Amino acid sequence: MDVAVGIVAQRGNERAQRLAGTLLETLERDHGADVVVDEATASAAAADATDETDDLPGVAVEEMADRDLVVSIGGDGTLLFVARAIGSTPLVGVNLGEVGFLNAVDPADAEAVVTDLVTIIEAGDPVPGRDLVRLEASAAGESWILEPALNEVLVHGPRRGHSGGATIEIRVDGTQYVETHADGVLVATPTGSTAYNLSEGGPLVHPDADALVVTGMAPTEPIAPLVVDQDASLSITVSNAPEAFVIGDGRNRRAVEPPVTVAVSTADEPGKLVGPESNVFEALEKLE
Ligand SMILES: NC(=O)c1ccc[n+]([C@@H]2O[C@H](COP(=O)([O-])OP(=O)(O)OC[C@H]3O[C@@H](n4cnc5c(N)ncnc54)[C@H](O)[C@@H]3O)[C@@H](O)[C@H]2O)c1
Ligand SMILES: Nc1ncnc2c1ncn2[C@@H]1O[C@H](COP(=O)(O)OP(=O)(O)OP(=O)(O)O)[C@@H](O)[C@H]1O
Repeated sequence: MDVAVGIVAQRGNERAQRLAGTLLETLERDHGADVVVDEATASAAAADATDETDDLPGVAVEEMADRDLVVSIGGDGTLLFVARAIGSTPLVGVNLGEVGFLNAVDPADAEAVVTDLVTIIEAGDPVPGRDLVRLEASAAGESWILEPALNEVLVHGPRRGHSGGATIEIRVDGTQYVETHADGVLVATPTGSTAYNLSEGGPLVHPDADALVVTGMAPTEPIAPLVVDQDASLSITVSNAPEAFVIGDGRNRRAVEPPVTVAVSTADEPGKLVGPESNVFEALEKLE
């Protein structure tokens, strides 16, 4: 079978775009793979006629959801952006970013890793990888459901900082944990525990732990970060503020009108990261 691959390179990053072109050429030549790149990369290549990535077939990232494999080349932000668009499609991240927690593959190894994955898919063998739990959120009385998030869902008042908070009540399976004034609260997955959660004083959650963590953001009375089961039903009520926001992975944002109760739970479909696994402890050293 012809393996269908999508490649997304970080917008504006020439090195990522060049690597996308090289990968496309190798996969087409050596595997007869059917390869497309994202529209921004295709336009950048077309604009630079002397570039080896001239005339790449470009599609919207959302259209890569039916591919056998999608490769993200960039930093964590680029991988989160791709993951949002493709749902549970197998995704591998090549790290050209500053931190690169989610991107386990060094650019020097990208060709070898991606061709190995394509060979495995061609053979119909199980692709090595991990399911990553994702979070979704909805607000009582509203019809939207926040697109699943790999890192965290944040619920906060009008803005961060002085006089920007709200009264926040957190309930777990219907039982009140705490009610206090705070900038907001975040619910993080193990994947997201190294991101915003960590800077708000939340704990690291090992990737193998089936847990979620609930961390207060600048509460007036300290809230102990709470570890809950991934099946827990979490509800966060925001009141005493003119407006509030529900935000997934820093990008998907919904405005809500307090008083409002936001339910956060795990999504049915996990994200699927394939290829080698990042060493979280090594990656943490980059943050210091
Ligand atoms: N104060 C903070 O620590 C802070 C602030 C904003 C966003 N973030 C994180 O960035 C993510 C993306 O938001 P954005 O697109 O607005 O910002 P962004 O893409 O600019 O990312 C912000 C930083 O968070 C890092 N990051 C992202 N996911 C990570 C993870 N799982 N583990 C460790 N570091 C990670 C990125 O490498 C980057 O350095 C959010 O999900 C949030 O967790 C963190
Ligand atoms: N190919 C692309 N097409 C469209 N938008 C893109 C593309 N690549 C990145 N983006 C946008 O840029 C954002 C991520 O870029 P960002 O500058 O945060 O870089 P990053 O991947 O986190 O790397 P770094 O670690 O260098 O910051 C995504 O959320 C998305 O909005």
